[in-house]
Amino acid sequence: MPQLFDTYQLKGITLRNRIGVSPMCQYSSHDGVATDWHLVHLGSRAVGGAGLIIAEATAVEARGRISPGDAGIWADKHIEPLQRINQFIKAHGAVPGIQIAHAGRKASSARPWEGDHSLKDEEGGWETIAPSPLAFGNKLWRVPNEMTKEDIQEVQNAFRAAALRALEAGYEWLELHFAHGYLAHSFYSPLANQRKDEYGGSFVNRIRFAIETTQTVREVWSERFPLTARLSCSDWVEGGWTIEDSVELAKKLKIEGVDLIDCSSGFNSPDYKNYPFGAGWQVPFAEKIRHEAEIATAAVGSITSPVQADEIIRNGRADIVLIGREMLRDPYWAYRAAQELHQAEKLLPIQYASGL
Ligand SMILES: CCCCN1C=C(C(N)=O)CCC1
Repeated sequence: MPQLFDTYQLKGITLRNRIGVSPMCQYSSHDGVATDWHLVHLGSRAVGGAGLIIAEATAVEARGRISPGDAGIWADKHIEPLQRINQFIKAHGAVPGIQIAHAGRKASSARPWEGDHSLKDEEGGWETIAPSPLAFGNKLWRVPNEMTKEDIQEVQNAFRAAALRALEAGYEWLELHFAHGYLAHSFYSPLANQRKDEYGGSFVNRIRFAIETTQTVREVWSERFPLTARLSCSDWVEGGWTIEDSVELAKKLKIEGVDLIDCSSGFNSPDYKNYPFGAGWQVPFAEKIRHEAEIATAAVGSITSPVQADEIIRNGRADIVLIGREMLRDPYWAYRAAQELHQAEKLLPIQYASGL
């Protein structure tokens, strides 16, 4: 029976444990370029013992950034700074991953600490694109342009180019951001997709963008490394996307060569009242998809204690756990978890272990 500090092999990659750092936006790039902030932010969590470090949502085109400060991989200039970070992560025993993303109708917004609202053109905002001309709502008031078939093709090509740059940058784990109300989620959920063409209406039509984007990336991403997808497994809204839909989509993504589903939820509408926030609130999604779609899963969402994380792995509810905010509070969460679970000695870097 696996436990939190067992290794985990997926395709040609072996993680030193079942702990990943969830991709978390830092909004700290200029024109998408990584800085020393990203080296220290991600590098410290590799030193802190996590097996997998997934870099934040990284835009496949400038128009697809959530905010002007988002990370980017839409140009070759982005590669070298990322290579430097990934060399450090690998040197300290962790696997570098990246989440490639397009924010769709949630793009062109201010950083959270600047108000999280849509930016006017004169504030540095830009025209956004989405399946249908429907604004997200509330502070995200900007109405996106309805994507043409050419726009769809252009964005899918951008995902392909981003995957090639990620390979060049030394990433060994690629996650497609298909969640949280961003572009792909706004296609597969009926809440934001009112199209009448082959990308809207039926389930098969609404998932088409995600399936085609996966196929496009699969063509260029190395078979040696895991290809994963983060889904919003439920919209938590009547008439929205459901966990049963997610099981069906997961089965189809598996056929297209996705190796693991990262099971999050929500954030495709401003209506959060039904969200059952709480300890491990999304773990049931990882469990259901793992068993019913027979594909590896990551559990994420308010996983804060080592015993809680270990229980998820021991009971086969997910293959790995992704730790988000708790990792922001403590970059050494993995090492402290090892201490609590009496597995610490093997996790310290030699510079520290030799001195203790
Ligand atoms: C726990 C996720 C909360 C919703 N957000 C998702 C983001 C994402 N990049 O997926 C960034 C802003 C917050």
